[in-house]
Amino acid sequence: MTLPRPPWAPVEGDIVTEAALRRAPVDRGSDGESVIEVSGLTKHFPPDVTALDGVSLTVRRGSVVGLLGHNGAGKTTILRHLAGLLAPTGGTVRVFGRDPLEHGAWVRRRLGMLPGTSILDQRLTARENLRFAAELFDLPPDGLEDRIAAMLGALGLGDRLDEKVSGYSAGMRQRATLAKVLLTDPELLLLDEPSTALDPVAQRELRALIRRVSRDEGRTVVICTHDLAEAAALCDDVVILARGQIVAEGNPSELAARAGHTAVDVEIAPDDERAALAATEGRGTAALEGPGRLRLEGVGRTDVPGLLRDLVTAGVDVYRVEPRAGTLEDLYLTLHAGAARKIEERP
Ligand SMILES: Nc1ncnc2c1ncn2[C@@H]1O[C@H](COP(=O)(O)OP(=O)(O)OP(=O)(O)O)[C@@H](O)[C@H]1O
Repeated sequence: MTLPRPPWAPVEGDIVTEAALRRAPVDRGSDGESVIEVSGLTKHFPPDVTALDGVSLTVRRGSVVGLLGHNGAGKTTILRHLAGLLAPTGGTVRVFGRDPLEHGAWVRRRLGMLPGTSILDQRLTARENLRFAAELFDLPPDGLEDRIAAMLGALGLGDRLDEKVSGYSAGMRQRATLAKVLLTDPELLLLDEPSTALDPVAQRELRALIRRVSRDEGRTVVICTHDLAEAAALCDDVVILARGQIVAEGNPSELAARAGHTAVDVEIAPDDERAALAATEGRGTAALEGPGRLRLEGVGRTDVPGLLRDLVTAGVDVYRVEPRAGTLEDLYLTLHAGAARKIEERP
């Protein structure tokens, strides 16, 4: 079986640049179709670990879905079920409508998984690693060498592709791994903390790349991340897990609004901090965040006029008063605190 020609496959005369990644989108079916359907997924590891406890989720084609949760929440275990690498204790998993355990090879041909651990052979160069992957996946040899160079070039490794990956930095290794994953032109990408070890510039490039391969090329992406800003920037939907259960899911901005977090940031003359604290007494909980920077928790937008009056009356020089919108981080921390309390309350 031959895979469709990848959209970034260089054409004759193409130079190896990022432009090679920006070929016309291929038809990958209509958006809205579900690519992943997980229902009541439960996983016990002997003797007594419940990694997943009744997880249900649907992922639409072409969407980017973030799995968030503390260490050990069950994110990677979900990915491993999707890739057919683990058998559920209970519940069902369907990827492209098929059971990944029964149709492992069929499903894995259509997905690319970036696991938390390295999938590169350290003794080989990046180019050789990709050649090896191409052989394993039986990719057509036609234009393959150009494609390998284009993939590595697009991920910023164009001038290092003939070096052994054992000599790469962690970030370079991560980029080479991503190149290897994308080489097979997967319809579904499972990315386990892809930004780990990447510097801020590389993180930004990675986000742009993920956006491009999903939005422009219709690929579906499931991404495990601890980076809430990344999730908010990148994901159409996020699923927050705690102790193997889904505790919240939805669009990141709707979820952030649901956090119901109300706080007001006030910037004043540092010399007026004492006066400001006295003037705001009884208005929520005040905390100094830095010189002249006061945060009032539990105070909302409608309280701002009264607050401002009190401060000015007390002779405080006010430079800025800003109601703070709820963020995904607020919700995450609230949910996490709730989950921790439940654990503490257990008999
Ligand atoms: N093969 C295994 N055998 C026993 N326990 C396991 C196994 N794999 C995972 N677990 C346990 O299942 C739970 C969920 O692990 P998982 O790796 O899915 O968490 P995670 O959310 O991906 O965490 P992290 O953010 O640290 O990667 C943990 O308690 C983990 O120790």
